Amino acid sequence: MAVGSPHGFRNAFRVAVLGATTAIALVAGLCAYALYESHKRYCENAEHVALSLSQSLETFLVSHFQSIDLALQSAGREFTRLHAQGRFSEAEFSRYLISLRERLPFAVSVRGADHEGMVVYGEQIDRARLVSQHDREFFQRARDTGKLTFGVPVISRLTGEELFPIVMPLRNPDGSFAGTANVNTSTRRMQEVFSSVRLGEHGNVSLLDRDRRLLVRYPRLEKVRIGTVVPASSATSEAAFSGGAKLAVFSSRNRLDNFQRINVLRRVGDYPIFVIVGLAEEDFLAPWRTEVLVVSVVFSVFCLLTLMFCFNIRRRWRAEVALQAMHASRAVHENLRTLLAAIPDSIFEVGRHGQEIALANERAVNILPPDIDPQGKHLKDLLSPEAMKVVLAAIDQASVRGVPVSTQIMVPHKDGPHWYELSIASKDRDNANSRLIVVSRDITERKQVQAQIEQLAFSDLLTMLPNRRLFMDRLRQSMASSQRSGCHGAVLFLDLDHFKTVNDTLGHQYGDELLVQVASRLRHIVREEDTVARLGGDEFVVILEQLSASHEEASSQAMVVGEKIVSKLAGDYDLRGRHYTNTVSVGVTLFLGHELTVEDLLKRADTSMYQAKNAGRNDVRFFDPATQASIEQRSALEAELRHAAVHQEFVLHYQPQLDAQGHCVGAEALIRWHHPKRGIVPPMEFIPVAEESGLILLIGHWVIAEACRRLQAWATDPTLSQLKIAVNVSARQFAHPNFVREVEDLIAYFNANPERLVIEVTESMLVSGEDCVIARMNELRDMGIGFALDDFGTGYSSLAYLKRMPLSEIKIDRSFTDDILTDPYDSAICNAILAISRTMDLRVVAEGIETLEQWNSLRDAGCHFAQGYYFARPMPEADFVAWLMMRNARTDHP
Ligand SMILES: Nc1nc2c(ncn2[C@@H]2O[C@H](COP(=O)(O)O[C@H]3[C@@H](O)[C@H](n4cnc5c(=O)[nH]c(N)nc54)O[C@@H]3COP(=O)(O)O)[C@@H](O)[C@H]2O)c(=O)[nH]1
Repeated sequence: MAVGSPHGFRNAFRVAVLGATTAIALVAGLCAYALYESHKRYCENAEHVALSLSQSLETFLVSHFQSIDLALQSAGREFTRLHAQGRFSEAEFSRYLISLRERLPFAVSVRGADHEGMVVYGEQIDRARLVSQHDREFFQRARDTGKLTFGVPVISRLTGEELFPIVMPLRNPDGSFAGTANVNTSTRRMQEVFSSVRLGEHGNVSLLDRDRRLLVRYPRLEKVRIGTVVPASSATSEAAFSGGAKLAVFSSRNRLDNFQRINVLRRVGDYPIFVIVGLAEEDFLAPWRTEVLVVSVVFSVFCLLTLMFCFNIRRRWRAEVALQAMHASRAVHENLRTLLAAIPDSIFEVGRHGQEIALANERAVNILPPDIDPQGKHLKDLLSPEAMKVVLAAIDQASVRGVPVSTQIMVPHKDGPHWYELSIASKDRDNANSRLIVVSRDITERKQVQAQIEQLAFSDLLTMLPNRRLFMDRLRQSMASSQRSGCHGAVLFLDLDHFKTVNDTLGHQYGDELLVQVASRLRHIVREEDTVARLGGDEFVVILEQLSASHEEASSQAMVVGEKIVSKLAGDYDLRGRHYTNTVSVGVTLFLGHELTVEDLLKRADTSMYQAKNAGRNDVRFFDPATQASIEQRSALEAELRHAAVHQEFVLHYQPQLDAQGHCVGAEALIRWHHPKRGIVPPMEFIPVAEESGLILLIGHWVIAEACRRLQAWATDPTLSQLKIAVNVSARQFAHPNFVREVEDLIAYFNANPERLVIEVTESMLVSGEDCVIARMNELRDMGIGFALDDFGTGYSSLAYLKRMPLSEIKIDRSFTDDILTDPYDSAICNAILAISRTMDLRVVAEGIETLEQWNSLRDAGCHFAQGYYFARPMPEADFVAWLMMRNARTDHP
């Protein structure tokens, strides 16, 4: 980061402050350490000086006291000797004492006293005016101890001078006390000696005796009397006084002059006298104090310079910050201006009541007419009362809650209504008169898209009709409206007939096209206010509203619409160039208010639609509870059938097919359902359900597989190997794109002979895509598989189909066989079929032969093959084989 940036400066300032603080602390530490060391040195030095001075003084004093001691000892000896020799005279002894004084430079006088203390010996003794020292403490102590005594200085009664007496007791030759000899030293002279020592201005020297009585002090303190007991200043000094130590160094503060001193106490030789040299800190630390002062000044200057340095950086940083803030503020302002200009929304300010509009960006206020300058105007003069109400409510909320509030308003424009989303925020929440910022966005397009999305959500995308969701909603509304008005409504449920076949055979795009066309027609059939919806697949519903209050009338009104729908939707459609004929089944149910739920209503309409389907399709049916029950039954059957398909509850029964000579040439495989509860269920009860539900694909596959398995099993048995098996295939199964592949795979898998397999087809298969069906038949025929046309004569029986389909045989339907003996028409039809098949070289199998007469009649007419109860009913495979064995064993078979 550049130092020139505010960040850079701020960091530099921080570093400087840190560095300065560290430097100051370091220098302070160094100074303190230096001063401490210096202080220690000065103290040690002072101690050395004091030691040395005390040493000198001790030397001096020892010498002085020894001189006096020796002089006094010799005076004592002279006194005793003179008395012993009988030569003693006061004059003689006085002269001797005077002679001693000359040997003692510091002695002021040498005198003597008799045993009563009268000073009678020494110089200048005036017998007329003798003084006594009997009351003096030093006299008494010398007398009592008999030893050399150092007295407390006293004022001389002879000279008036302060004298320090050192006293020796005098003894008679018999040893008795005879008086004292005194050497008196002038305290003044001693002070002069002490003053010669370099003690400094506030240093001192004191002389104390063993009892800590002050004997001499320099300098003299008026407040302190000579002879005062000086308190022990320290343990070391106390030890010295009590006789242990000869030397003590201690520091103490003198309570009288209040000076702190380093003291050295020494005992003067072996005498009970102590000299104390005290050097005052005031003196010996004076240079140190100067040093402290100098160091302090230097340190202060250093600190000052350092702080100035830091402040300089700080000042520069602040200046830089201010400069950059100014630049930033300018940039922000510029950005904001650009931003506001770039925002497609209108941004403006208003007062709490919508007054004094002020533009924030250069855009016109989009909610206002473009030809009006809104600056300074009031919103209420420019907006509709409804929009104003919405805006004021949002302003109030934004002001009270202090958070931006969004709202939407609609403003009429020349090109239609425009929608605006307003986001309103108070500039200063706490201020009741605060103005508000309004951001206004044109959301018309969004609204339109939203509407489209909603429409898509509620529409069926193929037909653009309302979807199931919207239908349910509309139905609820219709029921509510019916509840209010007392009028009936109706739900019509439509299902296109055979729509699945269109999808399966033509393809989904054709199916879709059909649905679109049906939807279009349907919309035109009903009134504008009625609802047409697609529920899904080919199911449509119509809600009819405002029918009669009378049930009968409403029924006939609904019936009219239902029939109109059936007739208008039925008929021809052009599906992308392909022609298709459509029919529709319609179920109708009425409703009045909320008697039934929406779901129940729909169920009823659906049920009645199935009723219409069951009645042959292309019809209208009203809801009937019996139909409902049968539909429920059917749906239960479907569920069971699904279970059966998965759990293989099916079995094939075989009905023999015989030739004119009565030989069995094959069998028709007919499915049976081994229902776990109902026993054997015939195909007519479940095949239609299987076809509608699509389960026929699964079941049909199983049938062909089972037939192939049988062919494979029979192939090795000479009795059975020549037999053909005919299987029934439903139109839906055959139309499945994989059908051919599946058959091929099954034949290959079971290694079945395809020439032994016959597929029974019906004419109805061709309805939904003749070309495709025929192409598939050809593919299968090419594999060797034969085709029988089942139920011939019951349908269209188009001869053109016969020509195009690769058939190997035709089956005459049971309905013709039944009455061949009694009904000349049926007989004629049978003859015609036989004639055609002869022409086209097709085998003919007569179905449903129940009597010998029927068979004889048909055989005589040229029919080659027969099948029917007369010969045998459909039976399980084992029974069939047994039947065949038995029949082959007989020679009298028909
Ligand atoms: N898609 C499939 N359809 C099948 C399959 N198996 C059977 N079916 C179809 O079911 C229909 C009814 O069959 P079913 O009940 O088995 O009846 C068959 C015969 O039992 C019956 N028949 C035969 N001879 C007589 C007789 O002398 N009298 C009499 N009253 N009925 C007789 O006819 C039915 C066979 O008809 P058809 O198929 O037309 O040859 C039926 O339509 C079957 O097609 C299957 O596996 N798949």
